[in-house]
Amino acid sequence: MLNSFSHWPYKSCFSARSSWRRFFSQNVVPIRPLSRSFFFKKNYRYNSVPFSPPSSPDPQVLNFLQKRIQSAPRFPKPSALLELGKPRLTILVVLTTMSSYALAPYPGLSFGTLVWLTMGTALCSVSANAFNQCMEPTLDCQMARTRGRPIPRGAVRPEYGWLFASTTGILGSSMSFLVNPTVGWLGLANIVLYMGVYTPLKRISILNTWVGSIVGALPPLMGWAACSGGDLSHAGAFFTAAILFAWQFPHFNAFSTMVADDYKRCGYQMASWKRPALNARVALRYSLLFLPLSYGFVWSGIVNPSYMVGASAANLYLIAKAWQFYRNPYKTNARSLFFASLLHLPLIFILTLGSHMFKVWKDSERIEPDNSSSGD
Ligand SMILES: CC(C)=CCC/C(C)=C/CC/C(C)=C/COP(=O)(O)OP(=O)(O)O
Repeated sequence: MLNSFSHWPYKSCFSARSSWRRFFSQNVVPIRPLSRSFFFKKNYRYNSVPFSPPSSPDPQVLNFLQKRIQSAPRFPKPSALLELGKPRLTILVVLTTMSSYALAPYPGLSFGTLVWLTMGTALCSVSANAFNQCMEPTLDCQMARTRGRPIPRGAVRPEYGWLFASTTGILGSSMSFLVNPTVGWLGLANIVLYMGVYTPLKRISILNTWVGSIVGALPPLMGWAACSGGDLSHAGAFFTAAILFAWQFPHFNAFSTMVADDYKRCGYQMASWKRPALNARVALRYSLLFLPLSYGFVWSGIVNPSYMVGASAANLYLIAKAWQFYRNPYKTNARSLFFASLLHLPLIFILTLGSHMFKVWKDSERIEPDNSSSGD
């Protein structure tokens, strides 16, 4: 009895220490803090730590890729080079930029500015996408979805890819600078953000999705800045970019769940396979954000309050799909949220542009009789 009593403080100390050790090793910190092992994957628990170092590519994959690259034609076809720019994504980026240009309530829309803006944005986007593909051929060739891209399928040698990406980047940002310096800097910064931060971050941290969403949100700011002469202080600029930022979470988190196995196999650090519950929660959270963001367009005077009827219907449709996905974050619900997001964005843009044009027309009608009466 005495014996066991004399031991109890020791025992409790020991068990407290071991439970702390267990807690830390299971949840946050590697067993040897601040040692070299801190940076290695084996001491991390994926479920609790969003950071892990990129894994080195499989030698078999490297061999396969090398053979493909060696058999690539000496001079690539222009169509293969264009594919490097992800044309469908680039068209979407240009459309969001042009829509934002049309929404900005500033006088003196100019055809010349619109042409430079469109070409500048398109070339910047082509450049960013080409850099992205030049940086990831070892990963692209491991996924069914990306295996057919020009570099992994052996249609373009990486050196031509780099050359193409740099040339389009220089041309695109120069054209954007011709519109005005704000547009130029935004275009250039977006290329750097996509290739220099987002692309490497995909293999390091689940935070990549937030950075990727900033990349998607900057083109509307370019459109706005082109119309306003570089002024981004109007609340409408914020709401246009915020809509694009928020949209990417239901869209991308759902997509990422659909291809989660591929992402996991290649070592892409995606919330869809590392933290599926968080992934679905974030998709729902940003879908809900559409309600206040849409009202932001009314509040900032871009559209009339009647806009909220159509916008709320579109937003509630997306929210319903995001809620289903949140309750059951499985592939079937992810697919249905993904398609809902594909429908939702054009719907919101068409509604916003339509309501804006209607408002401009109504406002001009209200002003015109005043002008004629003052002329009399
Ligand atoms: C003006 C300008 C520079 C615009 C850039 C627009 C742009 C490139 C947007 C991309 C948005 C994005 C995060 C896509 C996913 O890339 P991903 O690498 O995850 O896609 P992947 O897996 O298909 O390669």
